[in-house]
Amino acid sequence: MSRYILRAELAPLLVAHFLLLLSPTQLFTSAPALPALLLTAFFFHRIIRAIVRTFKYFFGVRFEVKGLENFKVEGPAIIVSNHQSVLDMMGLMEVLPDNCVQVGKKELMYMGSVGLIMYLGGVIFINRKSTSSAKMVMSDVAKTMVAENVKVWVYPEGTRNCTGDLLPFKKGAFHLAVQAQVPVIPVVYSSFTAFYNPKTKLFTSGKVKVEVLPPIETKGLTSDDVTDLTDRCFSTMRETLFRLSGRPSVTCALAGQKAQPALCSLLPGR
Ligand SMILES: CCCCCCCCCCCCCC(=O)SCCNC(=O)CCNC(=O)[C@H](O)C(C)(C)COP(=O)(O)OP(=O)(O)OC[C@H]1O[C@@H](n2cnc3c(N)ncnc32)[C@H](O)[C@@H]1OP(=O)(O)O
Ligand SMILES: CCCCCCCC/C=C\CCCCCCCC(=O)OC[C@@H](O)COP(=O)(O)O
Repeated sequence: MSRYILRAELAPLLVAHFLLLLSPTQLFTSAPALPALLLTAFFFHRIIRAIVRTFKYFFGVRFEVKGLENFKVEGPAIIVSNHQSVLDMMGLMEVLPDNCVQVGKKELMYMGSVGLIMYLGGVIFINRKSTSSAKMVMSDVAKTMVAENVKVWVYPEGTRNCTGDLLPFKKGAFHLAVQAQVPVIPVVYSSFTAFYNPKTKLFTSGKVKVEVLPPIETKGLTSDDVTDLTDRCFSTMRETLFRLSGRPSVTCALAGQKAQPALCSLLPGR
């Protein structure tokens, strides 16, 4: 069991946290339930995954998933996906493999009970305001994920983006993959724009197409190859995003471009 996932053994903390929110009478009457609740420590990930998977029924969101077999790589891997909104948490849990933790901004840890759930679930918190500390955390992860056979899920855009396109990718995930010499598995969610737009307060029921793409190997790559790896991954994911979202292909505009931010600014709709 990994050092990250081991945090679930602290799940009784979560239970105590909820009990402390109850009145003394409720606390007394709920005390016999404590041993049962302690069992959550052993099934923590599965319980949270199962609970979050039910949210789609309340929100009227359907997921159509393809390529789950691509997660079946031996050993650890870096999973990268597009990040549109908090609704991604439903999409995450829909496909989340076992022994997989996410990289998140450290502010999420202070979101009360949800922050505690994330902490117990093994989320790797980084300080986006300090590049050096984020890099230090990530290089520590490069060592431990291999030693403990953990997959790490990173949102390489680094922030939510609900424009129907991708933001230029930050390179942390790809440095991590090269340092750990593990494959990168891209996951793409189709655009939510048809049914969700926070600016116009649009939120109706809708369908999200999800595709887990084949792993991209990094064996033998060095830090000099990170930019190329990032660009390749970006192009593949952008092409897939457009295909899944029913937008025209971007291949002709991509031809010959190397650096993805420049590439982004050349493309229509940016
Ligand atoms: C089941 C129970 C579970 C419960 C809960 C589950 C839900 C949880 C859900 C959680 C949802 C959470 C959702 C969320 O919270 S999403 C927000 C948090 N996630 C991220 O930000 C991840 C993506 N960000 C990055 O990868 C950034 O690059 C970082 C943060 C690392 C630095 O960003 P920053 O903006 O500060 O700098 P920069 O990107 O301009 O890079 C500067 C330079 O450094 C180089 N560099 C970068 N990295 C490394 C490295 N490792 N080793 C060596 N070098 C590295 C890089 O190449 C560049 O150099 P050059 O190329 O220009 O020369
Ligand atoms: C026993 C109780 C059961 C309750 C079950 C509830 C389980 C919920 C657990 C985990 C879900 C985590 C939800 C919150 C995650 C929020 C992720 C998010 O979208 O953060 C924003 C961040 O990416 C980027 O921030 P910015 O766009 O830069 O600002």
